[in-house]
Amino acid sequence: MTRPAPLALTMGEPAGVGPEIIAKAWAALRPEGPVFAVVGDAALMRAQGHPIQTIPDLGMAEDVFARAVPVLDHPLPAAVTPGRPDTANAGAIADWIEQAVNLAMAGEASGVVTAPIAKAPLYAAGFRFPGHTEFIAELTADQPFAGTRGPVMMLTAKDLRACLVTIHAPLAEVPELVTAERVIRTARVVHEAMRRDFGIASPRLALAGLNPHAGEGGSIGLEEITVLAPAVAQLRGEGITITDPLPADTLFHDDARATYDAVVCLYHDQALIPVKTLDFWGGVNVSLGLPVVRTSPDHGTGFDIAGKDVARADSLIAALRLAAEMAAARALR
Ligand SMILES: NC(=O)c1ccc[n+]([C@@H]2O[C@H](COP(=O)([O-])OP(=O)(O)OC[C@H]3O[C@@H](n4cnc5c(N)ncnc54)[C@H](O)[C@@H]3O)[C@@H](O)[C@H]2O)c1
Ligand SMILES: N[C@H](C(=O)O)[C@H](O)COP(=O)(O)O
Repeated sequence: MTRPAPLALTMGEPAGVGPEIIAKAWAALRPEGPVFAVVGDAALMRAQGHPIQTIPDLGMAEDVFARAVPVLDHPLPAAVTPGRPDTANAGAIADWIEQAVNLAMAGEASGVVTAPIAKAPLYAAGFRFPGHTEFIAELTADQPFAGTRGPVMMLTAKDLRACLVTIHAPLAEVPELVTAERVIRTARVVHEAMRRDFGIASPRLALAGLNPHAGEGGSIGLEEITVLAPAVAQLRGEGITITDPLPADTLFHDDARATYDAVVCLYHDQALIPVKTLDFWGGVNVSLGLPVVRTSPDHGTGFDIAGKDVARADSLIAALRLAAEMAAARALR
């Protein structure tokens, strides 16, 4: 049986916790894998005292992984001060993501895992995407993909998979953005991803309502009646198992979570608060509906603790393991 290709792990914001959690993840995964190679700045990892070895290509990753962190070296232009991002490095950070995605599209990497980036400094340097999710969707737009194309952001922790109809939208804009078309496309992507990436043959989807008490029959808002119900009818007509729009406040307790495989949420915090509350340290951010597997830790750059060697690698380890599992599920199809 051929061994899976290594994962490509981007370093993320170099002034954040990325370099140190990468070293900690490697120490934890070194015995059993999954094997990964870092796309980033080797000198920075070395300067922080992490055991690294540069490699010319991913083919060398497995041999090196047993004794050091394999690094595909793409040096930064500007010096790094932990906790203080420099917009001069924004281009390199974006290039690392592109390099990793290209390796996955070429089949040299089995998937992409991205250490956290900080959005504000990238935006200041002209980065025109809301985050990794949309950037990777753009990078893979011309890559063949059988099924409904995303991207759909999913956060997962323990038995909860929470998927987003809208992502980094101001709350005031959410009601207008939650259209039947967006709900239908999101649910199609989620349904197909549960089958393709998670091996769930007959996915059960739940749908969160927008308003308190899911609109209380129209007395606390009409979106459940005018937008969500027609979307549900269309999806059920396509054979997708999905609930009526349900009150979000009773969707996430233990017994409720047992009734579905994934929940479609309508806005960022409706999905991320329960996931990060359930297991902040083990949560994983997953991009669904793309030609490449991509996961990321559920946390950010941790500028307040970067460089202090206190950052936990749990979420990155979970992201690496989940990416390997998803890649294996895809390889079986
Ligand atoms: N996957 C990603 O790329 C990703 C995810 C979330 C946020 N972000 C970005 O990160 C930046 C900072 O975001 P934020 O401050 O909202 O969230 P954050 O997750 O960076 O920090 C929130 C709190 O959690 C702590 N924390 C974070 N990671 C930790 C770890 N591994 N170990 C121990 N403690 C940890 C931090 O010290 C901080 O107190 C923003 O620019 C945001 O957009 C990126
Ligand atoms: N909302 C995401 C989270 O909290 O994990 C985060 O902003 C990352 O988004 P991208 O993966 O699109 O960069």
